[in-house]
Amino acid sequence: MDIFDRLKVAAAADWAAYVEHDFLRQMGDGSLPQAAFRTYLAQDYLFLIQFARAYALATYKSRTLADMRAAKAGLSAILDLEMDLHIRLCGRWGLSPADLEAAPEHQATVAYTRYVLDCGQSGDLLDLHVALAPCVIGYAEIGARLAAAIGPALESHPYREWIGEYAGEAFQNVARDARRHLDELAARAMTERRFADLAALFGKASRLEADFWQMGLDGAR
Ligand SMILES: Cc1ncc(CO)c(N)n1
Repeated sequence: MDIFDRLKVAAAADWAAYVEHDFLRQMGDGSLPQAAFRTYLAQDYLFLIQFARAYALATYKSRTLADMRAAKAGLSAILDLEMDLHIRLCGRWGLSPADLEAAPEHQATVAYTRYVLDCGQSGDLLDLHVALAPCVIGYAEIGARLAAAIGPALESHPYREWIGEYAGEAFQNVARDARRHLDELAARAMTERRFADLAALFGKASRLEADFWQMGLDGAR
């Protein structure tokens, strides 16, 4: 078991609340109201701006070039890959990148992003990467699972672009590298005494991910 699997097992209930959230069930069967998806995606753009800062913080907290390169890969995945999806989809609804940036942050966005930034500021690089793990590695898992469950019907699925982005090769590769890096970092920096604290941190980040889906659902009410 790598460290990511160990964290998932240790925080199993929080992890399940995140990856089996109603938002994803509805997205998978296509019944997710578009208003929920729009609320989610516009907030996710603001979320990604803060996560880009978290990866910049990871660069700062790095003492080796290998750690800096891993942080740079995370930053680049956000700025050069993920955000294109948000800009393209939101653009169709008449929202420019400037509109998206100017929108107020929802509490769920503030809570999750500032929690992760604080983990990085008050802790070390391993704390920060554990706080980031449900995000990049989690979305790759969610995307792959949805794509596999939908199969060839994905071609005409209402959420095919979002699912295709996270199930796609580029994002899967970023997540695979992030997972490998997390494992190396844990091998270097983790003591067994520390594991419970990291698992608590991972569980909290997973709960904040679940709250983020819920914010989307509540936006459609
Ligand atoms: C809330 C959230 N978690 C994870 C990701 C994956 O980067 C994302 N875009 N948004």
